[in-house]
Amino acid sequence: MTFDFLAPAYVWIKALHLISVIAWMAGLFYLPRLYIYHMQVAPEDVRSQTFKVMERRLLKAIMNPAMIATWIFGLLLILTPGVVDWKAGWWHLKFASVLAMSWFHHDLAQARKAFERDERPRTERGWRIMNEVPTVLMIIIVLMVIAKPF
Ligand code: HEM
Repeated sequence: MTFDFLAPAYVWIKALHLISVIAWMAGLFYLPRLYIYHMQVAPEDVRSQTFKVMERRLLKAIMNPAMIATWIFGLLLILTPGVVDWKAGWWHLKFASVLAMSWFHHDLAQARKAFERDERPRTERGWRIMNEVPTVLMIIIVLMVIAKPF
């Protein structure tokens, strides 16, 4: 099956890919930060309810649709003839980092359900460490797709 029809749309698909990436990353940076603040209030505190609403809306209204859109436009780019050189090492490291980013999203979604049940998944220090994960992955991904060092 040929996907030649995607070639004229390449720049538009790439633009939509990056718009979705930005929205997804905004949530991936902010949700662990909300969890750090949420850890600092007791379950019976009224502020805990406010955090639950903020976390649910951020995940469901922004992060889930943005992740799905990033994947759809990213996969369309893969299918566009001549875009991905499968022999290049950078592509494999980008793809591994994207899988890790998706795992991180899944982990945050599981934690949101736990916070909703008034549980406290991880320690505050654990969330501070987790908070750095998307930054490191984002730096790796951008260096790979832009500099293509190997
Ligand atoms: C979710 C799965 C993803 C897939 C399948 C995917 C796939 C792709 C593909 C095939 C390209 C075109 C590469 C080229 O034109 O040389 C691309 C471009 C790009 N991707 Fe992704 N990507 C994904 C997620 C991400 C994420 C999470 C980020 C950033 C954190 C990202 C950042 C970029 C950037 C900056 C470009 C533009 C590179 C250029 O200017 O050529 N992508 N992506």
